[in-house]
Amino acid sequence: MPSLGRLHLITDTRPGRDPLAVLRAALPVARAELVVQVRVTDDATDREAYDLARRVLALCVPYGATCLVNDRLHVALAVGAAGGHVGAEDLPVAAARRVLGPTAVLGATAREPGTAAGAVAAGASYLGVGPCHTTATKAGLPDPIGPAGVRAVAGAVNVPVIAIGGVTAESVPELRAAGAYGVAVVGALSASPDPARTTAALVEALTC
Ligand SMILES: Cc1ncc(COP(=O)(O)OP(=O)(O)O)c(N)n1
Ligand SMILES: Cc1nc(C(=O)O)sc1CCOP(=O)(O)O
Ligand SMILES: [Mg+2]
Repeated sequence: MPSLGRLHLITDTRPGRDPLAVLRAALPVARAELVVQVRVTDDATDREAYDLARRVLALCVPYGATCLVNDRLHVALAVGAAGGHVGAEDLPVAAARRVLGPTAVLGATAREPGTAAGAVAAGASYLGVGPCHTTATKAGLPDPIGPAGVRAVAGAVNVPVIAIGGVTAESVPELRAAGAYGVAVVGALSASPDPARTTAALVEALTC
């Protein structure tokens, strides 16, 4: 399995956002360092998720970027994505691993060390850990765990930890110092007036 990219761009499909435009700006900058997670709103149809995932994958391939699909693993399989991401309300990690097969990339959400170790034992190949900071992008999240929470999880597992939740280029150094391998962002890129420049700042913070 190739090494996992450090910058995870999660698609923002809320009204008024243009996830493919953001992706087109980010790809030439981050190239194979980019992991794109296709995440649609809960009310989106499978057909809409499938159509977006196909378009994202087609954009990723020339750059060697990785395409994952959030929640809807049948969509990941249908388009030939590299894998998927599951959380507490999705398929259990072991079931997700059975669906995707042994070589797929499988991310799991974990907010504390016990859950994290369990997810890895069940077959997760990376962990999404957060929310690191407050975020307006997703409602109903628990309180932020901060860099200290990331450090606790990273110290308990031997797979890449991807920090998520209110992440900006400015917050990357403290998250990396806490043991994060990479970061996942929605708003930092989807709300950026210059997503190519913001991607460059994120990549630089992640690779220096
Ligand atoms: C990298 C990464 N980390 C965490 C999540 C959150 O997944 P989940 O808890 O299943 O919530 P939804 O994204 O499905 O609303 C993620 N998607 N990616
Ligand atoms: C989808 C999601 N999951 C989170 C978690 O902590 O599980 S935080 C989050 C939203 C991240 O968006 P932004 O980069 O705009 O803060
Ligand atoms: Mg989910």
